[in-house]
Amino acid sequence: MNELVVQTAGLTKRHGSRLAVDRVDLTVRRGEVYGFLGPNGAGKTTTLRMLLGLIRPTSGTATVLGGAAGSPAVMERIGALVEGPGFMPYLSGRDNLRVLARYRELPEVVVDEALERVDLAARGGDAFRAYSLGMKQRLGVAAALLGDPELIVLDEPTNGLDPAGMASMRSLVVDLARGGQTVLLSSHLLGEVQEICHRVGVISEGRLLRESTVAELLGTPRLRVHAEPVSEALGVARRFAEDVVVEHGELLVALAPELAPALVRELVAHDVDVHSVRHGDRSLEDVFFEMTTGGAVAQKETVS
Ligand SMILES: Nc1ncnc2c1ncn2[C@@H]1O[C@H](COP(=O)(O)OP(=O)(O)OP(=O)(O)O)[C@@H](O)[C@H]1O
Repeated sequence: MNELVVQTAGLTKRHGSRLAVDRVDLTVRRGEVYGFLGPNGAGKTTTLRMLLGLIRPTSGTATVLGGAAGSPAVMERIGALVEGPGFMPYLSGRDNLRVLARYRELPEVVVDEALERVDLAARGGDAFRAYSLGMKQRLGVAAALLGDPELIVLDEPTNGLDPAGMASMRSLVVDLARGGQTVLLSSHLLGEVQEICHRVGVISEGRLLRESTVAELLGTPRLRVHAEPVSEALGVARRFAEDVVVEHGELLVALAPELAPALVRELVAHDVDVHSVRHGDRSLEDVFFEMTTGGAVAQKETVS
C-alpha cells in the first residue's frame, strides 16, 4: 500500500511571469484514491498534465509508476480523463471505444468490459451526441479504463454533473479503488473529496499546502456545547481539553465524543445549565478555508 505510484519533487510550471505550479512535492500511493483539491486556477490541471507528459515542467521532476512522466512505457499503464475526451458525435459510445481500443491494439473484449464498469452497457449502441453530460463523462472514464490501467487520472470527473450523476461517478471511483486500481482525481468539491478519498493534497496558488489523510486534515473531533453561564462552562471544559474556544456563544471543545457524558456531569456539578451537546466536527471546508486564506474558521469570541 505504501508503494509510491506518483512522486514529484519541486515540480514547477511557469507561464510567462505566472507560476501555475510552484515546487510541488506530491506522493500518491498504490491502491488509494488521492484527491487533489484546490480552488479554480490553483494549478491542479497543470500538475496533472505534467504527470501525463502533456506539458513539460519548467523545473523539478515527476516519477510515475517508477518511470519518467509521459514516457511511452509508463503511459501504457495509465488511463486518464484530463482534457475532455475527443469522441466522435455520430458514432455510438461503443464504436468510439472500439476506435480507441483498435488504435491501442487492445482486444475488442475490453470495450464491453469498460462499458459494463461505467454502467453504460445498455446504452453503448446509442450515438455519443445523444448522451447526457453524465453519460459522456462516464464514457470518458470508460475510455480511461481501457487496458485495465494501474493508475487512473481524472480531472474534475464530476464537473458539470447533476447530483445523481455525481453520486454515480463517486461510487464508480470507489469501486475502481476496491478493484485495486489507484485513482488520482482533482476536485474543487470538498465534500466529494472527504467522502471518497483516502488522502488529499491541498493546492492553492500553485503551492501544495498540505498532503495527508482526510482524518489527519480534520484533526481531533470537536464537541459543540451550548451551556450557561459560558464563562463557568469554559473553565470546566478547559480541565478536559486544552483546545476550547467559544464560537457564537457555544463552546467548541476538542474532545473525543465518548468523553461527552463525563464533561456534561462535570458541568452540571458546577451548576452550569447544559442546553445541548452536539458533534461539532470541522468540515474539510473549514480546514480548507483556514489553509487557503490563513484566516480563522469563524469569528471567535473571547470570554474572560
Ligand atoms: N497555457 C497557459 N498559459 C498561461 N497561463 C496558464 C496556462 N495554463 C494554465 N495557466 C494558468 O495557470 C494557473 C493554474 O491553472 P490550472 O488550469 O492548472 O488550474 P486548476 O486548479 O486546474 O483550475 P480549474 O479548476 O479552474 O481548472 C491559472 O492561473 C491559469 O490561468
